[in-house]
Amino acid sequence: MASEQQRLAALRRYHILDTPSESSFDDIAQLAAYVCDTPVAVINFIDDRRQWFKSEVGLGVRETPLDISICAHAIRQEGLFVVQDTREDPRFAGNPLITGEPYLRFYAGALLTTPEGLALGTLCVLDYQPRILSERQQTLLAALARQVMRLLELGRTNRQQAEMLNDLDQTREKLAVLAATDPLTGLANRRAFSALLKQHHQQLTSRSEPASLLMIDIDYFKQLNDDYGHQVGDDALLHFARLARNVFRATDTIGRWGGEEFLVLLPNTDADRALVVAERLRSTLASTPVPTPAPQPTMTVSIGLVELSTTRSLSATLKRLDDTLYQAKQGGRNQTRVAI
Ligand SMILES: Nc1nc2c(ncn2[C@@H]2O[C@H](COP(=O)(O)OP(=O)(O)OP(=O)(O)O)[C@@H](O)[C@H]2O)c(=O)[nH]1
Repeated sequence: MASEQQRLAALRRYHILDTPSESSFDDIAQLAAYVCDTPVAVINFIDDRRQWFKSEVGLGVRETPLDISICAHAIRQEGLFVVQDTREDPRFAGNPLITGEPYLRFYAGALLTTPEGLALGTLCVLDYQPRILSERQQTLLAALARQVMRLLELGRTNRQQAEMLNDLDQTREKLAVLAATDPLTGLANRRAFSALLKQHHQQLTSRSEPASLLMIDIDYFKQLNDDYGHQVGDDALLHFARLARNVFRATDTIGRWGGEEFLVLLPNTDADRALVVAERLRSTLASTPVPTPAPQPTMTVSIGLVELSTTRSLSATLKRLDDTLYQAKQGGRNQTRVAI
């Protein structure tokens, strides 16, 4: 025998309590009243302290306390619960719904039973005078109660499907982010950056604003790896990414182009302004040691800078940028060179 806690937990899983009226449930309540020829019909769920009505015909309330609930008795037994005359039944003698308004005299409730056999409530019909239900009416009332449960199951399935679709969307979004992200630094990876750069370059003609591109390469990174180990090398790359994120604006995109080479797209920025930002990054890096266990190495970067132009193809732009970076390396590193 299932416990009351199990029954209430099952009821909660349907998320039906305190939901608004729904015509599909109202139709069943109407049908129950019609089939049984009663003025009152209710789709009723027995909560922990109240009975709550998903749908009601002829009663005018949506819930009542549990201690005056006839349905609370109905769900404690098997099959249809019929009280032909409530005044004759000592269990309901003092019930205010019977002794006072609305003076209920007849009750018949068909159980709303889950597939696991837990009774959540009833589909019940009531009258203001004693009466009996025919076999046929009893059969139909039970059939309508099963339809209420089908609606509940349908609602639950729909909710589960919606949750699954939502999970799927979130997973898809996470995968899209992962596919576009460099796993070590969390920056845009080469593929994502290339796509963005291509798109931005294509839109240059329709934009009146300038845009600049930086190619940043860590100096003597092989030496740093050799001297301090690969792990410190990785820490240095992370350190670079963190500082770069602070220096550039949120509208700028930083991408890891290769091992220790990075590209930054600065929309709405001409070469003069881009140079100021590039130099800020360069000097910040040179004065901020990599936060690893001592000894903490300091690293420098060489930077090439080019302003995007509608008259220069993307590949030509990247070639020019690469050449400019090479000049910065040749010129002694730890410096920014602007393509002319
Ligand atoms: N720790 C670490 N090292 C990397 C990673 N990717 C590339 N590298 C290393 O970066 C180094 C790049 O070396 P080089 O291309 O010779 O450049 P460099 O030593 O920085 O010399 P210059 O650019 O001329 O100043 C190589 O030793 C790579 O193994 C990485 O993800 N983690």
